[in-house]
Amino acid sequence: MITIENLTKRYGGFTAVDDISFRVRPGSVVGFLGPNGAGKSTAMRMMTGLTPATSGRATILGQPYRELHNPGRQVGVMLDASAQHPGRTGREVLRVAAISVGVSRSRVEDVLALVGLTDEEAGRRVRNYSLGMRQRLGIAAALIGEPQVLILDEPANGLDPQGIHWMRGLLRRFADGGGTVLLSSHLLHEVQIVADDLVMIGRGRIVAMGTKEELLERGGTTVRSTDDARLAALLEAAEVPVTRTGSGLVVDADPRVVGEIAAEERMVLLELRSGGSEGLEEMFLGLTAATSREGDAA
Ligand SMILES: Nc1ncnc2c1ncn2[C@@H]1O[C@H](COP(=O)(O)OP(=O)(O)OP(=O)(O)O)[C@@H](O)[C@H]1O
Repeated sequence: MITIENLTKRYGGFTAVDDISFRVRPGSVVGFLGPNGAGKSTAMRMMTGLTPATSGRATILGQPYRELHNPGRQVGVMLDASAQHPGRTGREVLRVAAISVGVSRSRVEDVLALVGLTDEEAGRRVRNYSLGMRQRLGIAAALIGEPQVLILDEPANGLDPQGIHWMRGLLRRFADGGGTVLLSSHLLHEVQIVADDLVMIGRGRIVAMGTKEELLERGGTTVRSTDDARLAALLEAAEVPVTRTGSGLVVDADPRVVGEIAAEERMVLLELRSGGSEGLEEMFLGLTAATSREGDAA
């Protein structure tokens, strides 16, 4: 549904996006992750024809975005939620969007309901919207043409925890209905729950990608016991690398190995699982630390 092949963007001597390739399958949600300045927005702008690629290509539903027959009805895009006209009401913004993509006015009320903006909120001017309301409006505008594909840049930005929960549900249902979703974030936990696959970038390059399960496995084993200090010592004595986290240990070994070492010493485990958010978070930070542009300034 979305195919990115060797996509590259250079600004003068600076390479913002460096030879990235990946696919987003129909019925799946792909999280496009990277620290600030990694090149996510630039890549999404190239995918949606807003910035020409220096080399490589991006196709959606088999075509470059600009060659799609009716892009508004095929691809829903939200790149900058604050780009909406501040003097218009939310409802007006969506009516203009409905006309431009060629859907009936009744669709405006449908998408308002879908994103949970009330009648009163829809009648307010966008300049008086909170960041979370702007995100909901941006998602409504992306959905208005009943597209098969969604490309959303940092859609969770500014949403409160309930808003993030709501958005996950919306994107999951969209993908479960056969839709294709690519969403970016600089926060792993925002996308980890909803994404099927993850593509991690740093300094314009892909540093890791795969299904969430594959990446979770690479994130090691998370274990908690009634005596983590003793367990850590036992694992280290067995030459198994251990990292202490706030809520237990992340171990660079198979869960079975960890379980067997604990069993030999009759230790009580409270938790034993492959990867886990701590492992993936550490991997994400580790993979991107070396490539974080922000790190340059520090
Ligand atoms: N028009 C441009 N001219 C020169 N450099 C640019 C231009 N647009 C983006 N860049 C640079 O390309 C790099 C990638 O920026 P981009 O906005 O794609 O990152 P991002 O991953 O979306 O980051 P963030 O999470 O901060 O939005 C940055 O260093 C940015 O300064």
